[in-house]
Amino acid sequence: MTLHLDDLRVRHLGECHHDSPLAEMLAAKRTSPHYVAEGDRVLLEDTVSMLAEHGLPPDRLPSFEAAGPRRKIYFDPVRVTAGIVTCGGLCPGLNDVIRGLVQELTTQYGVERILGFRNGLRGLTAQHRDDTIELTPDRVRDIHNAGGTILGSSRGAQDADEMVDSLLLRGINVLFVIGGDGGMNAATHLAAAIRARDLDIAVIGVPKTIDNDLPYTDQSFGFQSAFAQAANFISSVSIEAAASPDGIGIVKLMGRHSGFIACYASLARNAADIVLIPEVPFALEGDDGLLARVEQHVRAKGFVVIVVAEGAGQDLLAERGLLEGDATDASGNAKLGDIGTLLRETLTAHLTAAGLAPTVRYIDPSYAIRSVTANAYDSVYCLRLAHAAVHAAMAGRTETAVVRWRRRFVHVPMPLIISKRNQVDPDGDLWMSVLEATGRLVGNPSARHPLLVDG
Ligand SMILES: Nc1ncnc2c1ncn2[C@@H]1O[C@H](COP(=O)(O)OP(=O)(O)OP(=O)(O)O)[C@@H](O)[C@H]1O
Ligand SMILES: O=P(O)(O)OC[C@H]1O[C@](O)(CO)[C@@H](O)[C@@H]1O
Ligand SMILES: [Mg+2]
Repeated sequence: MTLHLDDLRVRHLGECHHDSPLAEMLAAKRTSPHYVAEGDRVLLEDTVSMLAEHGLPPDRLPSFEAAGPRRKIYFDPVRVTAGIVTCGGLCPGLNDVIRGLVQELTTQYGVERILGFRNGLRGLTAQHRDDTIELTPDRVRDIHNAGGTILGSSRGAQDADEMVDSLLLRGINVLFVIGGDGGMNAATHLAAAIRARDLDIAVIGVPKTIDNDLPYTDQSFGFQSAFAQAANFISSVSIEAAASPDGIGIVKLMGRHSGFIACYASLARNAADIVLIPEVPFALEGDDGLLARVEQHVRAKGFVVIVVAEGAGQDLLAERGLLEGDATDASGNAKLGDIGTLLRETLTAHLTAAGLAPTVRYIDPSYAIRSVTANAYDSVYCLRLAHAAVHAAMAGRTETAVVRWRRRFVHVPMPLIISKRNQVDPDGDLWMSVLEATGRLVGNPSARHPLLVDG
């Protein structure tokens, strides 16, 4: 889909008439290599060939509105009540974002009332809307020292109009939704319901997901902390595998439809021999199948380390009747089959039949990679996203997500954030790095499972 400038424009609640408390500081600011001034824009694409293809003058090229403080703002801060909600699966840095929002709203803008809705969007239903947490700088001072979210989170559908009623009843003018694709979807519906009732409530999204499966953002916060933790399990399994005769180490990592965690964690340790992700199908049987390749590896090297994303090989599970049909969770996300166990069982059987005596070590760290605190990099990132989110809300932006795009902080219309899934491109440079690191670059790139072609 080709995007045009108009597709990238974000919604405003109206004209900004109030002086920002930050106006004086902003007065002399101009665009530089380190700052994008108010009114300037950040290009969607970044190669000469992609830009040339449009054949447009620079100001007509597809570009995002720069995030950051404005001299004039829409809301009178003393009249603002802000709401914060965290939804979906946990992600390192959720508490950092909550803390950053509260600190920025109070210290920079003087907002006096901030409510945290509990347990995700469930907290915005009629039944739970009164059970909020008053968020103050004191209350959030130390929350970044713990993983998870002090607000709680949940999956499951809610009615958009009922949530709008909750915002009205609790006097919310700006709502910050910290969520993944589902949360951004819900926020988009919520913002549409607000618009349909012509209400003056801003909805700002802060995209989060350890899977890194949201588009139009360089990487989502928490992803780096999650894959760093995942890399530790790869180290453990490779130490175990190397110390055992015919050792097989398997680590299954989260990543429903996108294999970013598996790729980055593997590259972080550079110890994996085989990386399996949802985006690159593979076969078990046959000369080029996984079983034969693992056997070759074990015979040549003595052990093998396999990193598998949980969403990989779901077709193989389906063929074997090991999937629960169309089963989904409360939010409508597909329930996955257990590829790790299938690998452990089929590899053990195959290698034993081939006369080897495999020692199989299988680790499924599961939630252990996403319940950790944010690392220092993610903490900085979360704080800066929180700052951008507060500036966007106070300037009356709505149905808008704040993201980092090509290292700049920008505003992305929410419908765009949910328009597609970010996935590892089998033709992209990340997957090429994985193939290089696992020594499997040579071969037929159109093979069904190029990672298993000998290097
Ligand atoms: N298409 C949708 N329309 C409206 N609401 C949705 C939609 N998809 C999900 N939601 C709601 O958004 C909330 C979060 O969704 P979900 O559980 O899928 O997690 P998420 O935000 O995608 O996070 P993650 O993928 O990182 O776990 C849930 O309450 C869910 O009901
Ligand atoms: O939290 P739940 O419902 O067990 O879902 C786990 C899923 O959530 C994620 O952590 C984020 O979507 C996925 O990686 C994982 O498949
Ligand atoms: Mg999701």
